[in-house]
Amino acid sequence: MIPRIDAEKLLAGDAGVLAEVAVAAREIGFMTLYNSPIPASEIAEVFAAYGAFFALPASQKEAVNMARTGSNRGWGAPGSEQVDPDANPDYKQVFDCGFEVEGSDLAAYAPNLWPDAPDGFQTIIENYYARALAFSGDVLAAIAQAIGEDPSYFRDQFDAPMALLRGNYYPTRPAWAGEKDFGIATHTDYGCLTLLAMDGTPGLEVRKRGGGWIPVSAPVGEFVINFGEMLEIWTDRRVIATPHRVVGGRDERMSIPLFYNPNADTNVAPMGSGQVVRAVDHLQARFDETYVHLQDKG
Ligand SMILES: O=C(O)CCC(=O)C(=O)O
Ligand SMILES: [Fe+2]
Repeated sequence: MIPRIDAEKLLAGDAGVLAEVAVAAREIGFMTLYNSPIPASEIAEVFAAYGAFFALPASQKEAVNMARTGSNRGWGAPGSEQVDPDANPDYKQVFDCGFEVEGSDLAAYAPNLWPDAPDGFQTIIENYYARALAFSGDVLAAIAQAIGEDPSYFRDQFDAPMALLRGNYYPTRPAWAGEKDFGIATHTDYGCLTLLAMDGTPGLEVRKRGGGWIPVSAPVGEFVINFGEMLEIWTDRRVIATPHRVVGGRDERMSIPLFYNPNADTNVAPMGSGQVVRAVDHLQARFDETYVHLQDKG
C-alpha cells in the first residue's frame, strides 16, 4: 500500500504523520498527499493549459522542439526520451521548463522556450512552477525532520534549484506498441523529490519490492510524491528511489511532475562521508543518457 498523507498535518510537523512518512521514505519511496496548499482549481487550469498545448498540430509544436537545443527546454516529441536502455523510447510527449540562470553555461539552467499558443500558457505555467517549488521545499523540509535531520538541512541547497517542471501527455496506447513500448518505461527519478500532479486517470505503476506492480492514481488536487536518486544517495538510503512506469491503455492521460532538484553545486554524497557527488554532474549524466537528442553526443 502507498500511504495517503494529510499534507497540512505533515507541514505542521504532526509527530504521527512524520513517523508514517519516515517509513514511506525508507521502505516505499512513494506516498500521496491530500489537503495540500495548492487548490484543485489551480491545478485544473494547469492541466488545461498543457492539454491545449499538446492538442496543437505537431507543426506548431515544432517551433519549441527541444531537439534543436542543447538542453531540455520546450516540447519533447513522441520518442524523444528513452528512460530505460532495455526499452524503446517512450511514446509520451512532454513539455519541459526549468530554472533559468542568465549567463550560466550549464544546460540545467538554460533559458526556457515558450510557445505562442495557447494564450496565457507561459503565465499559467510560470505561476504553477513557483507554487510547486515552494510546496516541494516545504515537503522536503518535513522529510528532513521525519528522518531526524534539521529541517533547514536541504532548504539551504535549493536557492537556485535545477528544478524541472514537466507536462506529460500519454495518448491512447498505440496499436503498434509491443512489449518494449511504454508511455514511460521503468525508471527512477534522478533528483530529490518529485511532486506529481495527477489527473485522476490511472496509469502510473510502482514496482513492489517482492515483484509485481502497484497502481497509483489520485484525483486532481492530490499529489503523488516520490523520491529520486540524489536523495537516496544523499541520505544513504534512509529515503529510497523506487522504480515506476506507465504502460498506457485505452484512456489518454496527463500528469505534471515537478522534479525538485538542488542547486548545481550541491554535494549529494552521503552526509558525513567525505565524498563529493556534485548534483549537476549526476543530473546532467542522466539527462545525457535518456534524452534522445542528447544521447551519443560525445
Ligand atoms: O505519469 C506519471 O504518473 C508518472 C510520470 C513519471 O514517472 C515521470 O515523469 O518521471
Ligand atoms: Fe518518474
